[in-house]
Order: sequence, then C-alpha cells, then structure tokens
Amino acid sequence: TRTSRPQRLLQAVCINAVRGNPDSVIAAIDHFCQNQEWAMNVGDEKGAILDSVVMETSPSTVLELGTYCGYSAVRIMRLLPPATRFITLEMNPDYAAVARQVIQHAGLQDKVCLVEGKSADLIPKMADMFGIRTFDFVFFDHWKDCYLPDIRLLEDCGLLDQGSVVLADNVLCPGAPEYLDYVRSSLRFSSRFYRSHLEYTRVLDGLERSEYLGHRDAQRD
Ligand SMILES: Cc1ncnc2c1ncn2[C@@H]1O[C@H](/C=C/CNC(=O)c2cc(-c3ccc(F)cc3)cc(O)c2O)C[C@H]1O
Ligand SMILES: [Mg+2]
Repeated sequence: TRTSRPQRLLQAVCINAVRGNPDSVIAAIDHFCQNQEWAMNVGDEKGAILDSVVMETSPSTVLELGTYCGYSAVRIMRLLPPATRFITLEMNPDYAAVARQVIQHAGLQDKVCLVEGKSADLIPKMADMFGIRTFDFVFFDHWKDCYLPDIRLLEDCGLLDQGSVVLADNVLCPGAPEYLDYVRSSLRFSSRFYRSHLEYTRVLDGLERSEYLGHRDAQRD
C-alpha cells in the first residue's frame, strides 16, 4: 500500500537531516512541507513565536497535546535542558510511530516522553503516572474542539499553577472560537494573541498565549 504523508515526511527527515541535529530535522520538515507536501506542523513562522514563548517561560515541566509527526516536540525540546520533563500525547498510533522516529533522528529520544492515548483519558492520570504536580508550559495543537474541554480539565485536575502558560496553535485557522471566548473572558487567565500565518501559507492564523492567574472565581462580565 502507498506510504502515508507522515511516512513520506519521515523519509525526508532521514534523507535530508543530520542525525542528532534538531535544527536540521526542523529544516528538513519545513523544506518538505514548503516544496513537496503541506502538512499540519506548526511550521517555521509560528514556530519562531513558539520558541520565544518557551524561552521566556523556561519551563521545568511541559505538556504537548497532539504530537502528530513530532515537529513541535523537537522545536520545544531543542531549547530546554535535559532535566526538563516533557510529555507529549498522541492518540493515533501511526502518527506516534513516525513521531518517535523523527524525535530519535533529532537525538532527543531521552528527553521526550511520548504517550499514546486521548488527552481526556490521560490528563487525569498525569500526576500518578509521572509524579508531576503542575505544568509550567502547555502547547495545544490537537483537535481544535478539544481545546476548551482540555483547558478546563487541566484546571479541574489542578495541573496549572499561578504563572503556568498555555499556548494554543490555530486559534484563527482552523479556529477555536469557544476556546478563545473562554480564555479571554475568564478572570483566571491573562491572554494575548500573536498574529501570524497558517504554516507554509499566507493565510492569517495565530497563537493565543494564556497565563494562569490562580484559582479565582467569577467570569468577566
Ligand atoms: C484528544 C486528542 N488526544 C490525543 N491526540 C490527539 C487528540 N486530538 C487530536 N490528536 C492528535 O493530534 C493531531 C491532530 C491535530 C489537529 N490539527 C489540526 O487539525 C490542524 C489543522 C490545520 C489546517 C488548517 C487549514 C486547512 F485548510 C487544513 C488544516 C492546521 C494546523 O496547524 C492544525 O494543527 C493528530 C491527532 O491524532
Ligand atoms: Mg496546528
């Protein structure tokens, strides 16, 4: 049977990227998506914003929802020290298999914990499974209608602390309107929008950075 797009993306990494060099893995994926086949990686333009938010947060614990091919896992972990706890969740076993190999090619397999399963099932188990109390940084890049239920779930499970940062991809395209309304109206978050473009295109998109302010009540009227 034909290979899948993620498998062809992995092939491009194996051929064009230098083993153990995360920047060459990122460049190989961006080149493949710009010149061969579009794929839903956060990409280089929004990736640069992701990099800056990660660096200013300098998190010790990181959670990513929606690994896909591992592009953002490599982007995030290439910036952080080996002691950082990085957990990424992926429900599709075929995508997870590709992501493991992309992450391995980057030489980051010892820093990344890829867990297969659905975020709603796994988030409540994070504390027990990994001994993690709270996440300093969370990257949302999974199904867009899961953004709102999952940020509520993270709050309910006590996995956000004062100062925790949640960065969400695609808040304009494909869009996450209910999620945006929630984080922008909640007194428990301080949010700001980073205007950018849909990966590898000129279509408008952006990232929303929401900082958790602590356990407060009430909704902004
Ligand atoms: C709930 C849950 N738990 C664990 N993994 C989950 C999950 N929901 C999705 N996932 C995994 O994340 C990945 C899914 C990501 C969803 N991302 C998207 O749908 C997505 C779509 C576009 C896009 C924009 C314009 C267009 F014309 C076409 C597409 C661009 C992007 O950057 C995206 O992230 C793969 C999936 O298995
Ligand atoms: Mg995305």
